[in-house]
Amino acid sequence: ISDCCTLYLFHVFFCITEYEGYDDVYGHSVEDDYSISPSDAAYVFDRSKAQMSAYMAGDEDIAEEDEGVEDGTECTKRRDSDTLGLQNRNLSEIDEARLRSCLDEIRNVIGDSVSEALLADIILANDFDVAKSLDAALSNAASSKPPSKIRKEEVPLPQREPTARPITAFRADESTISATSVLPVLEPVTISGPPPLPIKVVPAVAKTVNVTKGFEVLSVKQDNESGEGLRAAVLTPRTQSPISGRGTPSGRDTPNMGECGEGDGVAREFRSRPPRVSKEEILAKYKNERGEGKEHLHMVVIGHVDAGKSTLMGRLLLELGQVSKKTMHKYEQESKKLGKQSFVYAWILDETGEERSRGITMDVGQSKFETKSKLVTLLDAPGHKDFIPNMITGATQADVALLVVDATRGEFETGFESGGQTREHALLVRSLGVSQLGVVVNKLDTVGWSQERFEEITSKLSSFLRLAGFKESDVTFVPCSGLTGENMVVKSTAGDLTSWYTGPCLLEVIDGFKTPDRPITKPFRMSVNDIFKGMGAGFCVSGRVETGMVQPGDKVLVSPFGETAIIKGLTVDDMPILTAFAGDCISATISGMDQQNISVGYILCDPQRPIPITTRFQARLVIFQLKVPITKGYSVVMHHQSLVEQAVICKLVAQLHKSTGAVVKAKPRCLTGNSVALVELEATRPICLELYCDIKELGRVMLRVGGVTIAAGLVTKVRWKLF
Ligand SMILES: Nc1nc2c(ncn2[C@@H]2O[C@H](COP(=O)(O)OP(=O)(O)OP(=O)(O)O)[C@@H](O)[C@H]2O)c(=O)[nH]1
Repeated sequence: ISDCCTLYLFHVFFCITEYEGYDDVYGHSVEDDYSISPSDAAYVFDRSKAQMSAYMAGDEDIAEEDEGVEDGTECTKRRDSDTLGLQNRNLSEIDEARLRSCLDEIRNVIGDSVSEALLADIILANDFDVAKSLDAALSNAASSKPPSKIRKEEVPLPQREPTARPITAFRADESTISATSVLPVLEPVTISGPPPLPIKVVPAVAKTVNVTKGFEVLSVKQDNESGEGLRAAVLTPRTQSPISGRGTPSGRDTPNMGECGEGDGVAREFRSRPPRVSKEEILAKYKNERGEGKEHLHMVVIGHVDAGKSTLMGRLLLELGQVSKKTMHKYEQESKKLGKQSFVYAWILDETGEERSRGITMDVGQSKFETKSKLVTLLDAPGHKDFIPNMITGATQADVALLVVDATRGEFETGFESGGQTREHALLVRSLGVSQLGVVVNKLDTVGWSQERFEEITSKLSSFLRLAGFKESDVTFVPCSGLTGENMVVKSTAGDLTSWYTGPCLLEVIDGFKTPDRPITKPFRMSVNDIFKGMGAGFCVSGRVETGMVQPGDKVLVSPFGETAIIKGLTVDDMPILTAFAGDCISATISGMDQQNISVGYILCDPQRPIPITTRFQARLVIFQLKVPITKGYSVVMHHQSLVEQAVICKLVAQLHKSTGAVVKAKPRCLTGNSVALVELEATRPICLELYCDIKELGRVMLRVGGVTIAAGLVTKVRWKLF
């Protein structure tokens, strides 16, 4: 079955927790079937070059498992005829094939919210007409009770048990803060059963996995009581194994999983050192420096190529007075000369010559504007599938997202169907932790501001987004036209729209987003998005402060390289700041280390409480559509924040029940699409990761193969790698 279960899985997974020749055509700049770009091609796995040693070396406990495999058919993706009731339908072979094909198409859109047999009835009643059947199926799905609600009522929360092992004081002293309130301190816990997701009470027959919320630590010999042995080990790398990051060969010295825990005391003591600045001081500082101002929000704008994202945002900036008349006049003249007048507003954000001449966004465009209560940093992501890695970089910095869809007949459908970026972008931002979404039904001018079209689109998207893990209350639909500026900054007065729409305009939707909690009292972590030469001494790195705070003069550990550096200065939008807090996207001037030793994807962290470094970790994956089932040795491109690293799935720990999280099969031979599983991954080079339960922002990974996202995962165990 195609994506069918994918959406449902997402729902479950997140419950708790172009080119020339188109100048005159509005809404088109790209041929959708454009082949893979060189950048994506670089990510495509080449088996001949893969680091198979990760699981061939024989020093890991990766013995083949026969258990439960009868004839190998478990890996064959085949729809069970019984669920379709084919025996009773008397279909010819051709009709049966048509039925299956229609089913796949429809599943691509609605997921598995409607049963196979009912879908088959609908398709046959509509004489294999996919569009009609889809509408009928969507009505059916919409009228049925949303799975989230069903689960909410039926599924008790995971049972927390008393701590079986001591947990790091690091967890005990963490807390998060919103602009207005301080959240309660998290209690250290060890839980039985898969941790962060909706966990139903496990049936008597089901096995459970014990997952410890806390860091797993390698065996390590402590030099002295203060844990200097470990610190020395972490801080003085390069002696044994090169580090993840560009230009360094791979190295392996990962000890066996079984050795975890021996050095726990050392690591705990080490990680749990009291912060230099107390929690109270941090909170007071935050209140003092940020208390008065507007809340700051980072908003990424996503959607299928040519949905009108840059035009919409360019127009918004213009209407808000962020672009001078002189600049706009210049853009009008220049775009006209190039025959690209329809892209004039997009030029406000698409600043490079190549983006403007091709009429597509390639890198994330950035700008700022204010609403009544918020200061918004706008991140305009590229829509073309070739630039998904850039889109991911933009999305990792975002608190909320605007999903833009093209209402033009046929265009919405192209973006929404399998292979379109509407779906992939929505799934990606959700798996990166974005939970609030504004959906802009754009270009409604092309369909005469049709209410019917608006409702058709919102109904299809609502079902999809709900199943993708967005709560209905966190999604707002707004009809707009970026080109005409209708219903953007002020409520529309156009009769065609006001006759049926009384909701908020786009600016009100943005103003209504809630500012997420800022984990400012957790240990400092900042992921590096860019490195560049600054004005004075040293060099600059830019990125988002994920947790904690940092100030000029602070020493930071550059991980996984392991060198310490000094923060000389901090800026936000070229303006110097005294302190950077979690949630800020900053540039930091750094001295005390060689620029060559830092790469995009590295993490700057608190040297007293460093981020775990590892090559091997365990993750709980939601697996999307797959062409080839995952087996041991399956090679993937892993995205973690801005890091892109080759990795191998080296152990299939268990296949989990999609809803309950209970183990349905331990050590499966393979994993098919649309499933949930616990796996171990081995990165080619050491990387920095956090457990999802400790620091969500750094505990998520995304796996891609051949330019397609195949899975999203939460880190459940990390093996510290020592150097
Ligand atoms: N009729 C109409 N055309 C629009 C509207 N918004 C954008 N367009 C046209 O759609 C085309 C693509 O617009 P862009 O803003 O470049 O689209 P995009 O989503 O930013 O494209 P990428 O970033 O490359 O994915 C341009 O020709 C715009 O003029 C609209 O509201 N109505």
